[in-house]
This record gives sequence, structure tokens and C-alpha cells, in this order.
Amino acid sequence: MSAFNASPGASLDEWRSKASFDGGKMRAILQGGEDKLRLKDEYWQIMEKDPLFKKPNRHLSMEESRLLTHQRWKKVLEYGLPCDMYANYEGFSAFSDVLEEYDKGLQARIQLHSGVFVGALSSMGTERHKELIEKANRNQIIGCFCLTELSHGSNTQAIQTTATYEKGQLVFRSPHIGAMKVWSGNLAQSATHALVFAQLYVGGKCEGVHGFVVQVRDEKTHRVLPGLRIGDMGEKPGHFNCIENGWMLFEDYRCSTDALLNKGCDITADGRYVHAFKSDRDKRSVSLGALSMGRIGIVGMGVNACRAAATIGIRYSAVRKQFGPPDGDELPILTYPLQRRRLLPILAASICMGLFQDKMIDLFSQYMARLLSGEKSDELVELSKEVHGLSSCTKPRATWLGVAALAEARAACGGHGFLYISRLNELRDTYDPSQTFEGENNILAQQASNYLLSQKKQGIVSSPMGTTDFLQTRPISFKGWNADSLENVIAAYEWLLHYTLTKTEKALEDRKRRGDDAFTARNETQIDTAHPLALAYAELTMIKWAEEAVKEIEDVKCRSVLHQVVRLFAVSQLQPHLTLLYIGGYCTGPEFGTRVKEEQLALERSLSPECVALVDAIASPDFAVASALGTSDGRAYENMVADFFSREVDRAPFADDLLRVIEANKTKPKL
Ligand SMILES: Cc1cc2nc3c(=O)[nH]c(=O)nc-3n(C[C@H](O)[C@H](O)[C@H](O)COP(=O)(O)OP(=O)(O)OC[C@H]3O[C@@H](n4cnc5c(N)ncnc54)[C@H](O)[C@@H]3O)c2cc1C
Repeated sequence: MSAFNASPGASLDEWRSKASFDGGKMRAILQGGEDKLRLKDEYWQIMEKDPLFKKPNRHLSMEESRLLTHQRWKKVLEYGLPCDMYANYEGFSAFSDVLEEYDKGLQARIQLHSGVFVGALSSMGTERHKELIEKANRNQIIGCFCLTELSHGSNTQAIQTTATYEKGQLVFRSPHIGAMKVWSGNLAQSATHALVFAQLYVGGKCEGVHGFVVQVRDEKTHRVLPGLRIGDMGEKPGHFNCIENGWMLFEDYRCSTDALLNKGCDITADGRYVHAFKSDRDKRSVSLGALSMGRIGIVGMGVNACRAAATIGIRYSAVRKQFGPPDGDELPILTYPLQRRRLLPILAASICMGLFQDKMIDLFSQYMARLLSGEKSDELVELSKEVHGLSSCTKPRATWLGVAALAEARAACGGHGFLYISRLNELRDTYDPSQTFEGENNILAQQASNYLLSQKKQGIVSSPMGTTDFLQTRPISFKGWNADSLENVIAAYEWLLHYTLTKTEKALEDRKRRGDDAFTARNETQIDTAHPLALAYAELTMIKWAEEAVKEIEDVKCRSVLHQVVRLFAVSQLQPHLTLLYIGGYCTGPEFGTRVKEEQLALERSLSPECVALVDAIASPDFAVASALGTSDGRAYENMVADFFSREVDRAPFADDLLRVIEANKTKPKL
């Protein structure tokens, strides 16, 4: 047995000893500050002690995973863990992070109710909906969000469900199967109430898409109410299998006009539609801003996907050895530049996007407070547009990076990465739909470029959060490499933003001059310029905000390492834009491209001794990561073997039948 105790892997502690910074200080910085970290650790400990939160080492059936999620949700309520954003914002924010890192399915189960349903009710409803919000906050009702329909997802303004004002009531109808509400999480089995979007008809006139809150199940029997049909959408990969995504049909479902979420609009007692906004555009932009909340949260999914990929990929690569110099020992695969190229940019992305998101959430909370107070200033309208524009490109950027990171980490872990117990494929499946929900990524990116185009057209060169201030700068092409690589990257991005913005604007004008309508012109100008414009806007803002956050760090050693991390994120994000920078004439000759590539290689080399300790600072506890390859003790081999030993096989359950076939084959004549 003693030979079994000798680990074939390298030591994670040896890697840790190479780091130049204090791990505790770094962890507090990267986990949202000491106060938030204290709360997170408190919640982690509660969950870790409870066997219900131990993750099974096998795929669960849909029924099993739903039951487990339901039981875990009940436990969360029993423990009084903070799910009400407005009652305890700090606790809610820390617990949301914990849930997000622990299990996306459980997080979605809770967030769809507490965040999306209650959030939309609070921002779009009024005094009339206060009692319902209080009930929701006490979990006396369970909410879901029904916007998407069978035949309309991205084109939300074209949804077909109707809510018609008839004899003092609202009557909901699904005029055809295309109008069936689909994908609504929590709807199929748990929800008692739904936030429904429908075309409002008053006096025979369509007033456009409005939000409504409707009861869908009886509060005592939990049966579906008359006038509604509800069902399940079936199996899905990853943690979302535990979410009951449902469908719903309205068959003359009647309810009171109180269902209308009437912030800024209403139906009067004598049956007239009224609204108080200066213009339809302003009305839309305020409600759009409120709906940005989900998208900003989803940036966090990209962050967590990158964190999980970096944690599992880097810890395993630090332990796993293959090959070595002719006369020496085998080396940990993390020492190979090719392997570092796969994983260190992911680590840098997780850290920088995390720092960006911390600031975004802070600013968004201030924005929401102003929105909820009923403010209707011009500046708030501008801020709504900026929040919408920025969340519309950072959500795609973060989620694309996150899903790609998990696929890369899986391959970077070789064959063992493919085991269920590595969790990497399950995580990839889990984060996969983040590219689609709360706005499909390609569609959202268009909204970000539209925002920038409209700012430029109106001559607005600065914005409330400062993200469009690059419009004040004069684009200057590359004149020579500065000592600080970040200055080079920022200058290149600012040039690229001007270039892609001007190109898109010109391409649109050219197309319109040649007779294209606005719709066609917009579609035909997406690929080469508008899409990179949106991505560059997201990346530059992430880089700048991450650098600003790092500059404020007091601890010199942590700050110094994180400065390098921001630079690695910056150069690795810029690399895919090199072609456009050369095509557009920002640079000619090899210098710029070569320096960007050299800089990335050098940063990956210098961050190599820091990376295991950096992973410790961002990683969730072992019971939450639950990856045999990614535990903090570096015992990847022992973890795998423990799982293999639990599956020792003597005789197959189908052995009798197998023997019968073998016997029969023995007596079969040769062909
Ligand atoms: C796991 C999961 C959970 C969900 N939860 C909810 C929920 O709780 N409530 C809810 O209401 N919805 C929910 N959704 C639905 C989700 O919001 C929609 O799937 C999403 O908005 C995209 O819509 P769609 O699926 O209809 O895609 P489509 O709009 O049909 O898009 C399909 C493809 O066409 C492309 N495309 C469409 N138009 C254009 C164009 N003009 N230019 C270029 N490309 C275009 C898109 O980019 C995309 O690649 C959920 C979805 C998933 C997967």
C-alpha cells in the first residue's frame, strides 16, 4: 500500500512559495474587499457543513437535480441566507457571489425570483405592487419572468401575446402557438406568479409592449389557474437541468388592471391609456436601463466561468508532469510556454473582468437608487442609455470569454479533463446559455454599437460614466512603443474605436445613399466594423476600470503583480484586433505587432511563479469547485484514484447475458 501513498504529481505548495505577495491580502482584494470576503466565508462555512450541499460525483437525472435544487433552496431559506437585495444589500451581494460560484442552477432558481422578478416589479411597478413585492421578499409567492415566445426571442418588440382592456379588466391571449411563452425559468413547476410582457391594447389601439404581473397558480392548491396552460421544456445540459424552464399559453385569462406595471403609464378608470414620459424614446430607455441589471449580473457569469477554468486548469497543470530535459526530471506542464498561453490569459481575464464588474455593480446600484426614487432628469436618461450600451457589450464579451475559457481548460487538462469529476465539461455546458439569455450576444453587441453611433451623431463626447470620453481624443496612429505596455494598448484601442465608429458611420451613409433602407444598411455593416466596435468598447472599458481599481490598491506587492495582470489582459485582448489595426493603417511594419506579441510572452513568463497563488485568491472553496483536478491540496491523482476505487468492478451487471453471447459466438459457424 505504501507505494500508493507516493504522489506522482508536483507540489502546489512549492508553486505557492514562489509568489511575491501576501495571499490573504490578495484574496481580500480580488473577492470584493475584506467585509465582503468575511460574509462570503461565513456563507461558505454554513453550506460546507451541511451534507445537502456536497456535490455528487455523477450526472444527476432531471428529476433528481430538480428535487435537490428544491431542497437546497429550502435550506437557504431555513438558514436565513440573504436573498432580498433591498433588505440587506451587502449580504445579498456576497451571497449571490457564493451561489453563483457554487451552482449556477441553484443561483438561477433564487435569482430569477429575488433578482429578476422582484427587481422588475420594483422598477416597473408602483405603490400598487408593494404588497406583492413584500410577499415575494418573504417567499410567500414564487415569481418567474416571461418575455421570450416560441417565435420571438431577440425581437422583443414583436412578441405576440396580447393584453386587452375589456370591461374594466385585462384579458390575456396567445393568438397562435408562436405566441406561446417559452424558456421561463421557475415557471414549469414552482411559480405562483409571472412577470409577463405583452402587447397592450386599449380602446382597440396597440400601445406596444408592457410588463404585467399575473398570478399563474392557486396559492393554496398550487394548481394552474383557469385560462392558462403551463408545461415543461424538458432536459438541458449542465446545471440548468435543475431549472424548470416552462412554457405557457393564455386562453382568455382575465385579471384586474392592477396587473399592469404602471410606472410612467396607466389605464384610467374610464378606460384611457395615459403615460407621463416626455417621449416614447425616453420611456423605453428608462425601462431598458432597469432591465440592464440581469445583463450586468451575467458579466459575473463570464468572470466565474474564467475563474473556474483558471482554478482547475492551473492547479492541475502545476501538479501534472510530462516530459523534461534529457538529464532531468519531468516538468510540470505549467512550465511550458504553450500551456501558459492557454491558461494565464484566462486567469488575467477573470481578475480584470472581476475588478470591472465590482465597479459596474457599484455604479449600477447608484443608478437604480435614482431610478427607483422617480428621478426623471436628462442626465438619468443619458445614464440609462450608457448603462444599456455598456452592459450590451460587456455581457457578450465576458460570456464569450468564459465559455471559451472552460473549453480551453478542458483540453488543457488532457484526457483527465474529460472526466465528469474534472467538472470542466459540466461547467462549460452550464455557462453555455449565458451567451444567449438576457439578450443573445450578437444582438446585444449591435445595441452597443448603435449607442456609440448615436452618441457620435448627436455630438455627445462625454457620458455620465465616462465610457465614451475617448470621443474627445484625436486618433493618432502608432509612432513608437512606450515603456508601459498599457499606454500602447490603450492608445491602440482608442484609435480602433474611432476607426470602427467612423467606418461604420460612413458605411451606413454610403448604403443609404445607394438606396438601402436603415434596416438593411444596419445589417450589412455589422461584420467588419460595428461588431469589432462593440467588442473594443467593452474591452477598453474593462481594461481602464481594472487599471483604475489596481492603482488604488495600497499593498505595493499586490499592486505590482496586478499591474502585470492588467497588462496581460490588455495585450491578450488586443491581439485579435491586430489585423484591423494594420488594415486601418494604425501601424505599418513589424514593430507594433511584434511588441504586442513579445509583451504577452514576457508577461506570461513573469506571472508564472505568481499564478498558483493568484488562483488561491480567486478560487471558491474545494467543496464548491468540487473538481478532482482542481483541489487546493494539489492531490489530483489521489482524488481521481479515490473515485476510481469507488467504482472497482468485479462482475458486470449484464455478465450473464454477456457470457451467453460469448458462448453462442463460440458455436457459430465461421463465415
Ligand atoms: C437556459 C435559458 C434560460 C432562459 N430563461 C428565460 C427566462 O427566464 N425568461 C425568458 O423570457 N426567456 C428566457 N430565455 C430565453 C432567452 O432570453 C432567449 O433565448 C434569447 O433572448 C434569444 O432569443 P431566441 O432564442 O429566440 O433567439 P433568436 O432571436 O431566434 O436568435 C437566433 C440567432 O439568430 C441571430 N439573429 C437574430 N436576429 C438577428 C439580426 N437582426 N442580425 C443578426 N443575427 C440575428 C441571433 O444572433 C442568434 O444567433 C432563456 C434561454 C435559455 C437558453
